[in-house]
Amino acid sequence: MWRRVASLSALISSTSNRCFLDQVAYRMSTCKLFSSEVKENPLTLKDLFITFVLGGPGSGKGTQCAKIVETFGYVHLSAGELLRREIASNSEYGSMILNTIKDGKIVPSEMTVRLIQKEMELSNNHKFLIDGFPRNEENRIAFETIIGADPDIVLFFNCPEEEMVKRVLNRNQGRVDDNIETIKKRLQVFKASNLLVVDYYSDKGKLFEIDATGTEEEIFERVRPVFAAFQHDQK
Ligand SMILES: Nc1ncnc2c1ncn2[C@@H]1O[C@H](COP(=O)(O)OP(=O)(O)OP(=O)(O)O)[C@@H](O)[C@H]1O
Ligand SMILES: Nc1ccn([C@@H]2O[C@H](COP(=O)(O)O)[C@@H](O)[C@H]2O)c(=O)n1
Ligand SMILES: [Mg+2]
Repeated sequence: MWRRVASLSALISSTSNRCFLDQVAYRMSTCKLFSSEVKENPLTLKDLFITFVLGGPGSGKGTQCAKIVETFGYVHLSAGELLRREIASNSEYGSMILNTIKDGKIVPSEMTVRLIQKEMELSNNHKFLIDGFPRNEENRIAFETIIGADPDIVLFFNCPEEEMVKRVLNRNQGRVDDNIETIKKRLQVFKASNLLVVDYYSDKGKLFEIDATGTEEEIFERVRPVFAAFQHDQK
């Protein structure tokens, strides 16, 4: 289905062939000052290593991100979690976000991108896992426009629908969207919108598709080599 998914061997050969200076030149060409705030050592876009983490509801994105953070020292930003925090903070947008989440739909992109941007600017790290984002083309374009950056790589956790439903219904974290009615809507949105974005990054050769079945540990052993291969690529 994902015709142009980058394989690990393609990744290794492309990273070893790609000259460091080419990468710097590419990043400089897309570079804007990351923050308008005056900091002593402001991060610029060329310093960042951005990974988008995609997959259906319950495919295990959050679980695997925790392992990547522990092993490779990334900052984990879950778009859904940032939106839930916004609701909990009694923001003026809280009820709109809550209703959207209950309905399994996608919150207007500028809101989500601004929340991600704020967290990135507050961080002293430069390696980010952006989990559950972009969920649709509007999300993707808003990130490119507001942040002025593209992801370096994109992970896609591919999991059978039945298994995703089982995992979500067993999650037990009190989420308003972990019920069968909302899960059905989220799965529809996933198929109608998220997969277009997956295809987009596949066509760009940035996609790493991970089989998200099996135990958490088995899945992480499929994820590990992707990040291990990129360790030397990061500033
Ligand atoms: N490989 C696995 N096998 C069984 N259960 C798993 C596995 N990985 C994660 N889980 C469990 O499945 C549930 C969903 O996982 P997780 O929250 O990581 O998914 P997610 O992709 O972040 O979902 P969402 O998009 O809804 O936030 C959690 O309760 C988690 O503990
Ligand atoms: N880019 C995003 C991400 C999430 N949402 C909304 O939050 C819900 C939960 O997201 P999880 O990643 O934690 O599953 C999701 O169903 C959306 O309603 C969003 O709007 N935009
Ligand atoms: Mg999650």
